[in-house]
Parts: sequence; structure tokens; C-alpha cells
Amino acid sequence: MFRFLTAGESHGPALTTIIEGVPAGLGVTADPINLQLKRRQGGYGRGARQKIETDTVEFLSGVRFGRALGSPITMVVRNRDWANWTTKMSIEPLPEGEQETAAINVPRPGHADYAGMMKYDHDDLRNVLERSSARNTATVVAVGAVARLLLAEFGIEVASHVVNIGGIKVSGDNIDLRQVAALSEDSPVRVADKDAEQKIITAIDEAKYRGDTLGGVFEVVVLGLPVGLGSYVHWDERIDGKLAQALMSIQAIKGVEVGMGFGVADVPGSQVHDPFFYEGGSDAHYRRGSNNAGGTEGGMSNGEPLVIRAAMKPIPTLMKQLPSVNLQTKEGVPAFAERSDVCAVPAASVVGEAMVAIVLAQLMRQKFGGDSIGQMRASYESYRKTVADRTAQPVG
Ligand SMILES: Cc1cc2nc3c(=O)[nH]c(=O)nc-3n(C[C@H](O)[C@H](O)[C@H](O)COP(=O)(O)O)c2cc1C
Ligand SMILES: C=C(O[C@@H]1CC(C(=O)O)=C[C@@H](OP(=O)(O)O)[C@H]1O)C(=O)O
Repeated sequence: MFRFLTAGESHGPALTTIIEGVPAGLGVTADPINLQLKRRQGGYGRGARQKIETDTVEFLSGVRFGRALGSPITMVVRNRDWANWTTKMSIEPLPEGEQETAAINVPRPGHADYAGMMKYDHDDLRNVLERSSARNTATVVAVGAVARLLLAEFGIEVASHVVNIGGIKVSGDNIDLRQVAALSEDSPVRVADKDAEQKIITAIDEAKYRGDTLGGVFEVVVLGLPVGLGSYVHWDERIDGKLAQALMSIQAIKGVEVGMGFGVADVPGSQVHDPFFYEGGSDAHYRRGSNNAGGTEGGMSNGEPLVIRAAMKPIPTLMKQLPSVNLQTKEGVPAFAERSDVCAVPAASVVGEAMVAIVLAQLMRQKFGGDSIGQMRASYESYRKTVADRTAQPVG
């Protein structure tokens, strides 16, 4: 079982995570994790906070000489901004006379503020926003980076690119998925299409000027998945359901599509379902005529590339404040606004990769088990051989 918990407030001292179920002997070092943390901090449209933070991970347990011990791995990402928040976010009660009086009680539409204050009986929306903030996605990406190290042992690669920001659609459907993802890596908005890149940058600048924000859609692509992860036998074992839940757990994600997604509703079955072909010879394999299913059928991976998209709503903190209500006086006033991103779709696509990697690592652990990476690999190789034997051309 690969499972994890995260903890930490956005402006508190640090973010922490504990992961359980990383097989002993897996190579785990800070560099590949820090690389993912850096990717998450990037992207055009982010706010001033990213100039303060340089996210890096510190290990507190579970790793020795660069290899997993099989015990829980604890990782910490320190918040550099904490130095500026020691009073407002004081853990100790403040001395008499220095009590924080500036409680914020004007909820921002689109945030956790209102429901969180009602649910936890808070009078200060900071008590909600500190944990509901997407700052927590730094720990998710750190966990995802460990998941990627595991997946890489089995030749599984996870990548992403942005396909739409603020309604500006990015072309690139006809290019190889690996190439699209590689080209997007160098783009400030994570797109391979240079025309769209310029239009998107202009749209983000204009939104910022108007005090507004933008959302969009990103696509995560996974290559090298074995057939048969997940299962059709129970509702909560379906790979597509697990992936959708994982992506929807990211702050501001409002929709998820697998493969052709909502497009399946518009055309007949003959234009949706991916035909089978068989190619014999020494490298015998089943080939599909298309990949509209996006790599899953019947709640299982089908051996084709996984293609999954998520839609992000526009950032809800608007500098051109939306109408709100002071929850104490009931007066109509502008919503609370503080330093914020204008668009974080490129960053969210990196978080999306992490969530997808976590689900796939969980399913790989479930199917191939083992307490060490060697045991897990042996089980995987045996399954691979079974699939290859079932695929080989019949003799005679
Ligand atoms: C990477 C990332 C960065 C974000 N940055 C901000 C931000 O700077 N300001 C903001 O108001 N919301 C930001 N959000 C979105 C909010 O956290 C999110 O809209 C809020 O938690 C409520 O969303 P929900 O209704 O989906 O939970 C960000 C989300 C992500 C994924
Ligand atoms: C800190 C991060 O994102 C934050 C997510 C966020 C929110 O409301 O979700 C609000 C902003 O927080 P702050 O007011 O401190 O700038 C973002 O910067 C991060 O991604 O590292």
C-alpha cells in the first residue's frame, strides 16, 4: 500500500508529509524531488509568493544512503515566508495586549472561507484559508515525485501540457504525445504551440490589468503503463474513478475527462471505440486503431497511453473584488483580497502529474506487492511474461 498524509499551513513554519509503502531499496534522493517542486513553482501568471519561496525537501525519516528503508518516509518543505508571519500565525498565545485583533470575516466567493468558517466555528477566515490554500500542493508534488521514482523503475513516464487558458485553445493534437510534453516544458505557460503561447501570455496580462483571473485545462499523459491496473469488480477499484477523484482533489479543479471525454456524447459508437488489430512476428502485439478511450477500459489500464484532462476554475481571489458580506455586521462589502496568482493552470498541470503518479504508484504496489523493489520487480516481470505469452503468435 502506498499512502500518505500531508500537514501544514500556507504561512506556517513548514509543510510536512509522511509516505508509507515505498518499497525498500528504491533510490530516493532530494534532487529529483526538488526538480518537481521547482516545476510547480513556475508558470506565467503566478504572484509574488513564488519570489519568496524556493521549495526544497528535507528528509526526516525512511531514507538511508539514498535508498528507501521500507519504513515511513517523512519529508518537510519549509515556508520561507514564515519569517514574515510569526505574529499573525503565532503558534503560542500572544502576550496580553498584543492579541491579533484584525480577524477577517468577509468571505471570498469561490474559496473555502464561508463554508469553512461555518463548519469549524471560526470567526477569522485566515483559520480556514491557511490550510485550504493550494500551498499544500507543494507536499502533494513531493509525494508525487517519490511515486515517479517508483514508476520510473518500471519504465512508466508521466508528463503534462496545458491545452486551454481562458478559452484560448492550444493546437497540437496531431503531434506525438511525448513530443508535445517535451516542447511544453520550455514554455512559460506549458504549451507546445507558440502562437497560442503568445495569446495566452497577453490574456493573462490583460486579466491582471483588469484585476481579474483566468482558469483553463491541462492534460496529463502517461506512457509505459502495463495492461490491467485497477479493476472492474468493485466501484472503488476502477482506475478511471481513482484518477478522477485524485485530480478533483486539487484546489480549483472542477472537471475531469478521460480520453475523448465529453466528446463521446456527440458521435456514434463507430467513431468512439478503438478497433483492435494484431501484429504478429517476434515483437507480436495487439494494436488499437485509435486511443479515444484514453488508456482505460472497464476500470482498468488497457496498455495504451493514459490521456486525462482537468479543468481549473479561475483563481477566486480577485483584485477587482467581488461583492461579499461582513459575516459579523451583515453589511454588503467587497470580498477580502490579498496577494494572489492571476493564473495557475501551468502549475496545476504539474500538480496533476503528481496526483496521477500517486494513483498509479498505488495501483502498481497493489498489483505487484513486495516489500523491496527487487521483490516488486520480480512479480512485475512474471506478469509481463504471462501477458507476452498470451500475445505471442500461435505456432503452426
Ligand atoms: C497551483 C495553484 C495555485 C493557486 N493559487 C491561488 C492563489 O494565488 N489565489 C487564490 O485565490 N486561489 C489560488 N488557487 C485556487 C484556490 O486554492 C482554490 O480555488 C480554492 O481552494 C477553492 O477551490 P475549490 O472550490 O476547488 O476547493 C490555486 C490553486 C492551485 C492548484
Ligand atoms: C503559496 C502558494 O500558492 C498560494 C495559493 C493560494 C491559494 O489561495 O490557494 C494563495 C496564494 O498565497 P499567498 O497569499 O501566500 O501568495 C498563493 O501564493 C504556492 O503555490 O506555493
